[in-house]
Amino acid sequence: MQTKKTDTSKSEKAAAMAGKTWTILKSETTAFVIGLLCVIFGVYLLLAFSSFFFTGGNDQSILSHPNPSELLETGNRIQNYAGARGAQLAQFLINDCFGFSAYCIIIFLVVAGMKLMKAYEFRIRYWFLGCATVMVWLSVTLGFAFGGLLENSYIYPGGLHGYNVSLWIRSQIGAPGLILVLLATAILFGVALTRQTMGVVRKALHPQKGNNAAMAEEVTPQPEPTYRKPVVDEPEVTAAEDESEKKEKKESFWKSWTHRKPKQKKEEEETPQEEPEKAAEPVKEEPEKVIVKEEPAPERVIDLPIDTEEEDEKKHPFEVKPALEEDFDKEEEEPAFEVSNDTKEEDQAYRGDVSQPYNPRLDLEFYRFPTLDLLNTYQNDDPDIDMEEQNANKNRIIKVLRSFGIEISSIKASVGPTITLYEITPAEGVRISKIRNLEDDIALSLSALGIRIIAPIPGKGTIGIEVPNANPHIVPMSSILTSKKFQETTFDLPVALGKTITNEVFMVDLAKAPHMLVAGATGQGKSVGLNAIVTSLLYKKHPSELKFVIIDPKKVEFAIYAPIERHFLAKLPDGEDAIITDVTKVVQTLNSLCVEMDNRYKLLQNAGCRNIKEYNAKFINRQLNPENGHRFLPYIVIIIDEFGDLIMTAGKEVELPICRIAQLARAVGIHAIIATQRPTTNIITGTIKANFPARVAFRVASMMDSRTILDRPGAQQLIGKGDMLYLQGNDPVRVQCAFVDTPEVERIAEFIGKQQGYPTAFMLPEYVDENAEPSSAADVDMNRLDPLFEEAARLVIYHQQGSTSLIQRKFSIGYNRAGRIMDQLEKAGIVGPANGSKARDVLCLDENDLQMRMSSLKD
Ligand SMILES: Nc1ncnc2c1ncn2[C@@H]1O[C@H](COP(=O)(O)OP(=O)(O)OP(=O)(O)O)[C@@H](O)[C@H]1O
Repeated sequence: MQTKKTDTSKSEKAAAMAGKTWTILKSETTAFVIGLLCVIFGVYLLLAFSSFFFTGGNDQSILSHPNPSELLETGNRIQNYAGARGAQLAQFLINDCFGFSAYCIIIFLVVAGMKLMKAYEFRIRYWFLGCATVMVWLSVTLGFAFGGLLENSYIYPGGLHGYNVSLWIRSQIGAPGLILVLLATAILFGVALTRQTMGVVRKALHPQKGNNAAMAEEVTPQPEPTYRKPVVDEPEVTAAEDESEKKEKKESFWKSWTHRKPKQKKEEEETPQEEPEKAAEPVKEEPEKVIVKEEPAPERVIDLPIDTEEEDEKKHPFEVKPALEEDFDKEEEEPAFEVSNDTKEEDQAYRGDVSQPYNPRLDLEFYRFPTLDLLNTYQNDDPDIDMEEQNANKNRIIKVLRSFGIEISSIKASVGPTITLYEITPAEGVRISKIRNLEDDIALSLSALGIRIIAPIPGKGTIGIEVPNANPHIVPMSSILTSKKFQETTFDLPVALGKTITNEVFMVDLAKAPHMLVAGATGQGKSVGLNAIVTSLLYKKHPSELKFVIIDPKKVEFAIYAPIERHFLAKLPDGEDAIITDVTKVVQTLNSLCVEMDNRYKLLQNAGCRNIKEYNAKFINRQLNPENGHRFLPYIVIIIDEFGDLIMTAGKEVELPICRIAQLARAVGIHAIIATQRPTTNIITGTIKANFPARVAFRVASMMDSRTILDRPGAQQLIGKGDMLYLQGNDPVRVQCAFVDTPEVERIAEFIGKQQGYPTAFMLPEYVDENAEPSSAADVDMNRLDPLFEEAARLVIYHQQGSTSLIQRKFSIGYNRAGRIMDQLEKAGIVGPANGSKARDVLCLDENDLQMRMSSLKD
């Protein structure tokens, strides 16, 4: 009896405790805290997932042979931004479970968290069902779509779940059956989401019926989301409708919008509306982020057999390869520049002859692009692979690695023009970090010049060893320019640099780069590289679309481009040579380019355009009035060779305008390429580096130089003769620069130079140096009279007014030049000395008087 009593009191106590706990759990504070944790966890997962796409390759190798104690260590080499746990979660949820659709988990966590925190009202059941359905469906779809296509990637777009489920369904009902199942489930889900889906399906099956059905549905007063809000004074209300009916109708309408109230629960279940739709949206977009490389690179890849080891390389069913262009097309951040959208009134109103768009090429309409036969062709363009050499290298690599206790499971060689990349998959249990630590020893043991170890190859769990070929082959410029990739490029400023290690043509869009830094010790291929850049642009651009400003302190390298002055070169109004070799002229030219940049910005602002492309498109469509100063803007590419010499002699005077241009000029189509032999930090300063995101490194003398140019070692190990590393973004790409010889460039320049050109080179605006000493009539050089001198003299005599601004206006020249002409007029005795703010006196009376003075000047 006593025991029974004790038992009862115990169970009562337990019940009371449970009730208390339940109350606490149900309390608002607890819900808020749990909600907050859900949101925070969601954000953490987002970080882990997103980082996984960049760091997963590296982390996978560590996670696939887990050593729990190592993971707990601080130096665990995990690169995921969310740490080791984040990497594990991402690896598990993305690869081992649902692929990209694992993002649905994040969406649901955030939604649930928001709901618990009472920040937003969500119908959590629908979100759960919606997210779960989309996640499973998308995972299977991606598993099916990418299962066979992508191999050897570390990302499984549909996850193992998607892949296995799709495989199983396929085995049961075949691929067409699986497609039908996926289609049917998508439609069913759509119908559950909104009844409008039915209309869409009907319309797809029978367009006419679909319309009718939709119309019929519209007249039926149902609480559909598409139902239009009834207007109070709607005339259709018939007399037969009594007040209660009206009320019911209004209520049913509002129920469809305010479906969160409990009394509308039933209706909600019938018509799950826009919220689950929102849930589906982000995940539906996922596959678009995956870029499947349709045309594999023309790799010359050999799988080299390993005698002693069994190939146990796991064949990954998926591969997510970023297309090459994608890497280099990345939009750089726009410089801070504000352009208001308020197009000037006169421009808005302006509509030229719209039927006939402006053709910038019309001035030189018979211009012929350089032909490919101007370039040299070489016999051994695509040479055979020397299997003996390949096998010898393979055996050496295996032997060296084995001597360090590293076993490998497979080795693959990609034979490039000058380098072969051996891609090694380490045997199970070998950590990549171990190989990385032994990098120097391995390089020493392989002891060939130019060995570079990439551990791991970015995006893969493998290690790369680059070994120079015994018989390197040059990459002729002709082979690049004739390639389909170059011929069909849509880049604005296509720069063909050469071929990658996998024999793929390597191209960059300079318009997006947007400025390039080239470095390399003397004789390593810098000048050839610059010529390759110029040549590829010359083969693609019309003289009206592109101008070069060439700065060549060495005075010899670029003289070969002199013949194209009236087609492609830009210079200062009073500049004699278009190829600038004099340091003072360099400073003036760079400042003048800054003026051009400012002028262009003003034009863009007046036109309400954000960049040169939009602006030129508007101009071509005759939406911009040339009378308001608008003109077609060619791209300007500034090439500066021996930048180091310039900085040494002119210092800040050169650095400041360069930095200004680099910071701002991208949007207005001005791009700079600077080259130096000495990539030291006093030449390539922090500001320069920050503003030149694209870097080209030929072989440099030391590791320090490599660090200065690429922020990492590597360029000191290149083999020279055009072997280079191109960096834009994260990882450098090894490229064999295309070879274009001086006679080839000469032939191209001559071909262009012989054709009809513009009357002069492209005139850059005049730059007025505010700090320069005003010239006095005493030091005016009368032996170098301005070409406009005589005409200006006639003008002032005709107007009897010695005004600089008059000359400036009438001849559309800068103040500086007009001032110089006025000084010459004064020295010739045609006008009197400066007269304060008033115009000068004109001392010459008429034309005859002028003729006499002119003939005495010429004597
Ligand atoms: N892409 C290439 N392919 C094959 N050989 C090349 C390549 N680039 C350069 N070379 C070889 O290297 C030599 C030197 O190249 P280049 O004149 O471009 O060097 P550089 O770096 O400009 O030297 P410097 O700074 O002294 O002018 C060339 O004459 C050529 O023989």
